[in-house]
Amino acid sequence: SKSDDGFCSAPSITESDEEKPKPIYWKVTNPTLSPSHLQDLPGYTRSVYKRDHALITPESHVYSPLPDWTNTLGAYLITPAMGSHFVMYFAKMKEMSSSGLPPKDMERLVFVVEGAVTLTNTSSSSTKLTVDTYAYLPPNFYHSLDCAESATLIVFERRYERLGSHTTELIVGSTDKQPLLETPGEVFELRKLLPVSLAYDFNIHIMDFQPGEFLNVKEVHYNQHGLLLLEGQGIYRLGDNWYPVQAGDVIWMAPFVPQWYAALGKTRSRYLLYKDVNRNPL
Ligand SMILES: NC(=O)N[C@H](N)C(=O)O
Ligand SMILES: [Mn+2]
Repeated sequence: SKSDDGFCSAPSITESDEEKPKPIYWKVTNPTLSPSHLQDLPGYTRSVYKRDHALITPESHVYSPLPDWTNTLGAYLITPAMGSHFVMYFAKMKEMSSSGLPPKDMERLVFVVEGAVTLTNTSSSSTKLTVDTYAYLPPNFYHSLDCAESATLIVFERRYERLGSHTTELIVGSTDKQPLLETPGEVFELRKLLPVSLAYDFNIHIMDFQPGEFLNVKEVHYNQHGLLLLEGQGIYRLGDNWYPVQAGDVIWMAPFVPQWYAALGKTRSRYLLYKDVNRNPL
């Protein structure tokens, strides 16, 4: 209900804001603490960079034209300079934009956070990728992502690590069509975007927590992570640091960094998580 005293009341959300449901993942590109909300605070950022983890928050995302792409700005979030064996970046595609190919022997996964792109490759006809849809492109696999209006993608690329004669193939899917997997001892809901077969040297987990739910295991493992918080808010523990996080935040987790999450607020938390798998760490 509208506050009728008109003064001393916190700025309430107007009826129209409440009526119009926002598209899924809307907060990633419209975070509560967006750059515009922080610009009056000189020198302040929520971002942190340490040896075994980093919190990269929206006011720190620095965009520049992506080499080899057309009409696309990229913000590299995680790169081998941090210690990762992968790159994670936002690709902001504008009208009449198109992707460039990754370097030789590099595999790529793109996930649509906003807008739509069309994926074409040599063989199959073109496929439209909308929000919550993704594509895995094997190494040295010709393809083009074309955008007529605008789109925001989160992109992972890394050198494909061969294992015997296994090969990977083009995969196109959407989160809501992936089955929920068993999570013994944990309460979060888990989907994986790639097959778990040995050919694939990483996976992308989509993890959902209801408010108040948290990771049971305070994990420490050899795998590394690149995380994008798609929805919600909570507290991320990384090593001995506890960070309030919200949709739009990105986290780098080096191997063995103690990690833990608790979801807070009124809406579910959903995060997208890169995790290397199926390969000997030696
Ligand atoms: N920090 C995480 O959410 N880690 C995942 N549960 C994982 O490593 O599978
Ligand atoms: Mn983990």
